[in-house]
Amino acid sequence: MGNTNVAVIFYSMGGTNYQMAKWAAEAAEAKGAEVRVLKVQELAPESVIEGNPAWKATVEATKDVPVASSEDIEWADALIFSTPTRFGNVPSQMKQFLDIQGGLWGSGKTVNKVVSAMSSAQNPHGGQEATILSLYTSMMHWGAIIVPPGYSDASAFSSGGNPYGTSVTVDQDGKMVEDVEAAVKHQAQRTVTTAEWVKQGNQ
Ligand SMILES: Cc1cc2nc3c(=O)[nH]c(=O)nc-3n(C[C@H](O)[C@H](O)[C@H](O)COP(=O)(O)O)c2cc1C
Repeated sequence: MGNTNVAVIFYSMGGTNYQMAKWAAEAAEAKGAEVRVLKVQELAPESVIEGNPAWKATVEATKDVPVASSEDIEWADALIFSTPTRFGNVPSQMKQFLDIQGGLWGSGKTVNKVVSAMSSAQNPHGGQEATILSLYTSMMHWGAIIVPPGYSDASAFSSGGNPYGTSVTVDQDGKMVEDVEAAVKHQAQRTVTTAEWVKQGNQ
């Protein structure tokens, strides 16, 4: 059995979810996984991004990160998503990425992907769970195997305690309020472990 392949797929306007994706990647690699960190395609008009310094800085910081494709999903045994909350839902950029996978879904290649999701929002109760649940709804249609962190590790309690998927509050300056690094890393490693179980059981 080869390494477990993990695609960490994020959208980020202010850098939070990019950082969470990098923590997840680091933890998955430490578990021996082969990891790809991938962004979803930006859809916002350039003029809008230009007018927002934080957004512009994130675009610049992630310019060398490859854009996720169907091939990445096909390659991956596990998918870890990190996405901001937009009006209590996934951003259109992330939704569009899911919505262009009809062909892959139609050929049965989304079945049995082991998936887990993380989120962020500006308010402690700003819709993080709803965002993660929205993404998980699509994953049910994919026939994916959803791996929530639950309270499977003490890190959940010190990071805000979201059992759906690690989530963080982001203040007015774009800084993370809770320390979620350990929770992100635990979630990523739990996802890798589950993907290993599925892969081994499938041999
Ligand atoms: C259009 C828009 C809608 C948003 N909706 C919410 C919301 O419903 N609840 C909330 O707490 N924060 C909301 N936010 C704040 C973002 O969730 C927050 O900036 C994001 O999680 C930071 O992640 P990032 O740094 O990876 O972009 C919204 C931001 C934008 C731009």
